[in-house]
Amino acid sequence: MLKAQGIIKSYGKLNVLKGIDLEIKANEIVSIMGASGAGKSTLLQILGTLDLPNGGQVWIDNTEITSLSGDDLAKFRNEKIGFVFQFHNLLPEFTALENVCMPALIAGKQMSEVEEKGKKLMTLLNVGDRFEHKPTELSGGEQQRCAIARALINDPLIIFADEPSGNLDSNNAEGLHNLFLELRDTMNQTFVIVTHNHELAKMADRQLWISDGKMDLSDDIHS
Ligand SMILES: Nc1ncnc2c1ncn2[C@@H]1O[C@H](COP(=O)(O)OP(=O)(O)OP(=O)(O)O)[C@@H](O)[C@H]1O
Repeated sequence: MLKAQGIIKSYGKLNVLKGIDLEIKANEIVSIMGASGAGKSTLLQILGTLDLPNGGQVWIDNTEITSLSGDDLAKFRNEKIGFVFQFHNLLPEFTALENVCMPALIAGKQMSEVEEKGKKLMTLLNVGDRFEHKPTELSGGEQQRCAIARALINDPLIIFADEPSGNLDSNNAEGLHNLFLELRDTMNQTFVIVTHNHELAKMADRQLWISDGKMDLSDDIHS
């Protein structure tokens, strides 16, 4: 599903990623952990086509994404990748349902074509009674579940989540973590999740650690 080879990223003299190799299989939940500043978000942004590495290559579903640009890149990102961030980034002037459907509207669909799917996803994610509410009228957990529905609307190949439960209380965080498992099992979704939350990391199928700009493969020291 995803393969990265020799990813290098520097900001000026700061060498953040020094040659990262990794593979993610379809239908897998992988967590990425590491100390603050280790380069987790930087790696996620590169894997998710939001940033370019200084060296190395990334393939998603056999497309070499680091060679895409312009409209091809925008189309690939919109149709094949879902994102969930710590802060949901819902657009305040639109309703929850419009926000959920936004990636499909950007892809050129009409609201009438995607409305039903948006409602179905929101119902599945337990925000089925919040279609017409604006983001500020939703709780933090509801906002995050809408953001996940939005990430799912285009049936992406893979979802990248950066500290998705970082802004939630422990009950909502646990609910969100169970939701990832449910979406893997019922919708065959694939997730790459950057987190400091050990509970969330532990429920992943695989935990990866970044240390000193490289993948730390010594699993046993982290258990
Ligand atoms: N645009 C940028 N310009 C300069 N330095 C940057 C930039 N983005 C990130 N960095 C630096 O790169 C390093 C890695 O940042 P990154 O956000 O990837 O870390 P992280 O592991 O996600 O950290 P945290 O757990 O604190 O969120 C940090 O030292 C950060 O200050």
